[in-house]
Amino acid sequence: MGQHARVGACGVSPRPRRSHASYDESDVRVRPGRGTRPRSKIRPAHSGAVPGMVVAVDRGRYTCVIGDDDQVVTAMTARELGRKAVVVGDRVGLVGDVSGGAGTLARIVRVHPRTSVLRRTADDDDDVERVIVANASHLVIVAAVADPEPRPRLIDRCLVAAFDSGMTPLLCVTKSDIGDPSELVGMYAPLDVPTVVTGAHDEQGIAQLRDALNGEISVLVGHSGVGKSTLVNALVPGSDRAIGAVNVVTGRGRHTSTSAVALRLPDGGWVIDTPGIRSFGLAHVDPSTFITAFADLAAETDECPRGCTHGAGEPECALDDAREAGRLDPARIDSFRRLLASRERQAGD
Ligand SMILES: Nc1nc2c(ncn2[C@@H]2O[C@H](COP(=O)(O)OP(=O)(O)OP(=O)(O)O)[C@@H](O)[C@H]2O)c(=O)[nH]1
Ligand SMILES: [Zn+2]
Repeated sequence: MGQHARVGACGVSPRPRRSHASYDESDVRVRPGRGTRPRSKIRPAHSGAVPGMVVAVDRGRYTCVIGDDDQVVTAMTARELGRKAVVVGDRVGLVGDVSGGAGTLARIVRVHPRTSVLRRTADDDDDVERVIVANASHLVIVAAVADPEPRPRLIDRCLVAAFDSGMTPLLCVTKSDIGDPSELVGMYAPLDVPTVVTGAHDEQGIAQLRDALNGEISVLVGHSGVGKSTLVNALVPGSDRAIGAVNVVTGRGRHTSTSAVALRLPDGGWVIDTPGIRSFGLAHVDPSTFITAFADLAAETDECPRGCTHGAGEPECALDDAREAGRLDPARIDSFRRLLASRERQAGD
């Protein structure tokens, strides 16, 4: 079984709910007909639904591509899909006018089961979780060496989200032309997370990234201004993603990308650019699984007493021994424990 088998194993959730990873025909509510007269002519149309993929979503309008030549079709969701979110990356069935002609509107009547779901909550005590992207295999966590400053705790949160969703993480450190990437790269080296360094006029870095993403469906996430759109423009010539200047005062980008967009890579696969994020809430992830995303720390926890959460208050946690022996970077333990504490506070509220 591949990594995708982990999808849906998102652990304890604060309220019962159905897996988002299981949309299929049986989810479509069909009212029982009164008498013998068929109430709906929708069913026969479904069998002729054209397969497509959602590449952009904007205010209830879904841009989909169909066929080998990526014919672009604008669609709305059919009423029988209910309030279910349809997101970028979803594989859908379309009926109605799928010609893609100006002013035409097709209908999405089916959302195929998802192989992965990238979710976040706005912050850790927000129980409204948003599905950002469906069916992606790789999560590219983009962080700049400087301008804006790297935020390791945001990187750690994205790593947790990657493991939770069964996506393969990749760290992309950008702007190596304006700073030394070695500290950030070194910090994540013990995790064995594939890492690529890019910078202005660095053809080699982009080539490495292109190789890593070739044939895959990859999502770029990161703080606003780290250079995601710049990467997309380099990976997909002619894609023309708007690039925003980083505000020199706040170091923040101008949030030039407003929603996720999927673009086809020239040699196969897709890259999905997402708007810059400031936080990556993990209210939907079981805190006991956080350690999985900290492989460097997890390797040291064999000697922990049974039931050790590895949190700051644990009396005999092996992470403390490893720190004292100099085997672990205190900043890494700190980052993990802060993440854990942010969730414990929530649970204690
Ligand atoms: N020096 C340098 N500047 C870069 C590099 N990559 C991007 N930039 C600049 O950083 C700024 C932000 O780049 P974007 O690509 O818009 O960043 P983004 O991550 O897409 O930002 P949002 O759309 O807000 O999420 C722009 O001024 C880019 O020209 C790089 O490798 N080196
Ligand atoms: Zn422990």
